[in-house]
Amino acid sequence: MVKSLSWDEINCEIQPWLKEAVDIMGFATMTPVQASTIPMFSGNKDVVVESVTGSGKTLAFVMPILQNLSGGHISPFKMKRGHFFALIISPTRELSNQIFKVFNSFLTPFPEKEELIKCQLLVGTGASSVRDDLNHFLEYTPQILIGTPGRVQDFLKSSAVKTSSCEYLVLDEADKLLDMNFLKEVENILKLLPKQRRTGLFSATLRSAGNQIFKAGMTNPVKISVNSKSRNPESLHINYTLVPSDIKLDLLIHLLNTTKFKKCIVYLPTCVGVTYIYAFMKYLSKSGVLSDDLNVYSLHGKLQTSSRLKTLDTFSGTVSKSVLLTTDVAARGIDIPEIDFVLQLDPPHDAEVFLHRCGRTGRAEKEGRAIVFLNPGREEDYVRFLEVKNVSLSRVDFDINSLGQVLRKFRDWSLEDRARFEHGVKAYVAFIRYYSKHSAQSIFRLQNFDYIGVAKLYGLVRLPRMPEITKYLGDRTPDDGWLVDSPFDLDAIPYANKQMELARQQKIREAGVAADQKKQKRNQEKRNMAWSNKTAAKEAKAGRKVKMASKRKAIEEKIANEESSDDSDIQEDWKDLVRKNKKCKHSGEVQGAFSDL
Ligand SMILES: Nc1ncnc2c1ncn2[C@@H]1O[C@H](COP(=O)(O)OP(=O)(O)OP(=O)(O)O)[C@@H](O)[C@H]1O
Repeated sequence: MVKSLSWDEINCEIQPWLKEAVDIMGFATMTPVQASTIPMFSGNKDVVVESVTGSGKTLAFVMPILQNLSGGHISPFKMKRGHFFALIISPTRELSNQIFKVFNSFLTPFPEKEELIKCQLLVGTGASSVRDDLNHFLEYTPQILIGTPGRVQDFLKSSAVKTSSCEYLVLDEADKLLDMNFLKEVENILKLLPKQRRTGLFSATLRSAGNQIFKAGMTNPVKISVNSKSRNPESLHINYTLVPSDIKLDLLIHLLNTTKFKKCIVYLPTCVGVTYIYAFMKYLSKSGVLSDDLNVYSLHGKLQTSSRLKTLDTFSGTVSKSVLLTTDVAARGIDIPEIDFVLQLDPPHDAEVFLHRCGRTGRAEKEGRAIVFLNPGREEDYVRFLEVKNVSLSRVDFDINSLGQVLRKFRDWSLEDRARFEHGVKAYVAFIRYYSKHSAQSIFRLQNFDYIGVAKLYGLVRLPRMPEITKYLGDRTPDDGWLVDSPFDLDAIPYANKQMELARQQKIREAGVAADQKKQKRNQEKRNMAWSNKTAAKEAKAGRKVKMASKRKAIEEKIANEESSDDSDIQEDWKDLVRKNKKCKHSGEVQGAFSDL
């Protein structure tokens, strides 16, 4: 338990209305990261802040901005037309929206302040364009802008927006914003902002950004690191369990039915996986297999922004027991206090994301539990891999021997409708592609991937034709790829949608006619061909066959060579990581540019 610090003990001036606001929110004391950051960031310091998930970093930048805006020595309430005072960037629309709400939760109890201090959200939605954002900005004259990198960049490029009064820049989840996905946009934004400003970088995993943090253009930043021994909060209990791929869905349903929790997040690897499993869980709810008092929601990056925000709002607001199936789009920053259970069907690509996913629970000293499912065998090494990164997990076992019924139901459900069946194949293929991009490739290797178990997990009856399967499964592929005892005609699976089924039948008929015609033509040509030509055609065919065989052999050899060299690199990386960590532990220092500050 960390020592509580009263707001009166804070080492800087705080406007009385801000103290009243935190009082109204029920925050009697400051969290350690707030106690250390607010005085620095309210003054003239750039800050680089790393502190565990759920430790209150948002208030640590919201309060300094409001303090300075509302009566500090710097700025009047009202900005000149086209100017703004503070810019907060976050990687997702959900998180930007959440930060926007935190600002408003300070202002709403004070109507007189609410009229003077205004915030605007800048995120891409289908409903509004950058032009709409600009019109609103010029009319509403907000001093605080909060948004995602792409939209903010487009907005700032307009000549109607003047950046010279921007005093504050905050990069929330800064390591994510400075990685290669967002870096270009963030750099473009930085070029548009004045150099004389305060910059704050915030994240629970900032050290992973390494040298990149210096790209944020800070002068003499103060490093604030409020991590406990471990890199996750003490109130967060992280477990792993070993479960074969084809039992994962059964175990998931079993845990949702039998565990006591208020709200749970289930992380799945891909958007298509979320939509597929969500549809099946809705069916399980209807058919009584999943407790009917459990509300099921889904959220992923391919949904419209408005629907994403609405789902998150409903999930946050409901008082009923609920579960949200999602991808990493909801891994960082999302703050829903009632979440007390987090399940991961597979570990994420990145160990840092693992911490963020788990960190959706066990926030603000509330107890929370996270469980990650690992395949027995090689994936157990992930536990040691995380230990090296100061994240400790303890093992938990469930009686999985009696499970398996859900899997059978899943397959039957999938085969009822061709659309579902195709959805399953897509989800499987997407998962293999996802798996191949793991950063810990020495553990998560396509060579050891459970192709058959995962295919069963996605309700497949036959392995799809994929280069990965041909290459890595080879002889181990079941007969013709069938995963069921009695193979059947896959063409016989109908679409539930009548029109789609009619169109499919039509296509089958047309393909049949075309094939017949082609066959007839070929036979006719053969009959008409001179004897000498026939021999020449046969020889040419044999020649082509030999050429193809030698080409295939060369490609296979090349792949094999590349693979063995890749592997040793990865092994080297892994050994390096262990070596570096040991060295750092001895010298008491932590590696990375963040710690060099
Ligand atoms: N002083 C405080 N006392 C009690 N609760 C607080 C205090 N400050 C913030 N909180 C609450 O703590 C929770 C977590 O805060 P916040 O979302 O800012 O965490 P974070 O450190 O940004 O987490 P993450 O790294 O996951 O984004 C929120 O529900 C917030 O309302």
